[in-house]
Amino acid sequence: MKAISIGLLGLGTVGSGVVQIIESHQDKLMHQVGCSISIKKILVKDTTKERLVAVEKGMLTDNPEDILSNPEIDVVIEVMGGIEETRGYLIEAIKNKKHIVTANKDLMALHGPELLELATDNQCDLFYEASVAGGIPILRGLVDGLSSDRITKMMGIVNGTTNFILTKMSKEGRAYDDVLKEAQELGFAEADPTADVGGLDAARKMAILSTLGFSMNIGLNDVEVQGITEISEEDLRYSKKLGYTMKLIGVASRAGDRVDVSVQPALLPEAHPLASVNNEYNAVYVYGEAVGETMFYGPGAGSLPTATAVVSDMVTVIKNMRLGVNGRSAVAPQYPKQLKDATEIFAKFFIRLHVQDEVGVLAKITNLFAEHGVGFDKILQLPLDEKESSEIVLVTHTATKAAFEQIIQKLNDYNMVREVKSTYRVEGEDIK
Ligand SMILES: NC(=O)C1=CN([C@@H]2O[C@H](COP(=O)(O)OP(=O)(O)OC[C@H]3O[C@@H](n4cnc5c(N)ncnc54)[C@H](OP(=O)(O)O)[C@@H]3O)[C@@H](O)[C@H]2O)C=CC1
Ligand SMILES: N[C@@H](CC=O)C(=O)O
Ligand code: NA
Repeated sequence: MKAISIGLLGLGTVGSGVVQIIESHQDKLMHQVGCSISIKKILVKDTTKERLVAVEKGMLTDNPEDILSNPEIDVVIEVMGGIEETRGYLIEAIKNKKHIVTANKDLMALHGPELLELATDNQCDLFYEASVAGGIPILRGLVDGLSSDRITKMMGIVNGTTNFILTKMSKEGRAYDDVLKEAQELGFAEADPTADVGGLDAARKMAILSTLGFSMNIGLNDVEVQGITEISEEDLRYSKKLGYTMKLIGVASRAGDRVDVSVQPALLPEAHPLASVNNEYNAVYVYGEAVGETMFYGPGAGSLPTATAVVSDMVTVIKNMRLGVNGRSAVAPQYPKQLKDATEIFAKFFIRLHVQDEVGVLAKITNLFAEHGVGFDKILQLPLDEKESSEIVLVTHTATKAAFEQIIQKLNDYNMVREVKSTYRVEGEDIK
């Protein structure tokens, strides 16, 4: 087969890793695909900027047309980020019969179905393994490895930045801002880290995962999202005291034909396999009816790990070129989307509240929970420095989200409750 030419959109953290891997693994890559692979052009914003890897000056361009409409280029690797402009570039590239590999979850969570359909119509491949959990081959795991099973639950630590922050805060007592800065310096965080810490980056990944895992078109708006910015030192201290670890968790579960997908900080029992996933590492726990429990673990962010997934997708594209089967592997979702309502979503809940320290407070609170059919697994009451106040921390037994929301609303209305300080889901104590 003729030598394959690549056009690279972006030469930042991930793009530099892609250049490094294509150069340093050339022998292995040639052996796999049976031809040589070379990067022809690289699109960047600023062609004069100093780069993390050495590239010939003439290779850099700030004109996208040097790649998108360049007849020499076979495969476009998109590692520049962004949504609307990037969508336009990929549409043009596909119309020009170029295969696409992207690491862009922002784009795939919003416009994935449209781009995949266009690629199929043009006999082009579009692969996006790096978009979820960086170097972990989780999309391949779902689409190929578990294709014969029916997935009922996925639970993932899918954002490296927030996992890095929570690990350093809870294990080393470091301050949030300080650790976020380090995550930015290490290249884990997005250019604007708001999407990382606000949970949106994880929500995009969960939308992609659940679309593939449940074979249903799950969009970003179907994912309930809460980030890590409101987590206090007290919450971290209490979760430890009660035997839990706080993680930003994506949860996707299916009961019958109905699903729910959410991202939130949640408490996991210390013995749960996801509780020991630390720093920028990611892991996705997948439960399939036939296979049972599986877990995919590895680096979720960073230059070389993410680039590994990108270059592996490129290898698949070139193998498909050799076999003449490009554009035939994307499978459209099989089922119509059906989302659960709050009466169908079950979890245990952690609640921390400040109350007036007076006779009968605890009894009134326990009665309220009992009225909604919700029992307690754990309960602590401690005096506060503040006059005549105490703090109550409790973990419920499994309850519906609807019952939990009604209880919180009523607690907020009680005079004796000064403030509901925080609430979290407790995950991973029952499987499936
Ligand atoms: N970093 C990570 O660990 C991971 C990142 N991703 C995803 O990979 C993608 C790239 O991330 P990352 O490498 O960290 O990003 P960086 O910000 O490090 O790099 C982006 C690159 O794209 C170029 N670029 C950006 N916008 C434009 C534009 N409008 N026109 C031309 N060039 C442009 C930049 O040029 P210049 O250098 O001149 O500024 C830069 O080289 C994103 O979609 C991200 O979400 C996915 C998994 C992990
Ligand atoms: N900012 C992301 C990068 C990978 O997707 C993260 O922190 O996980
Ligand atoms: Na991946």
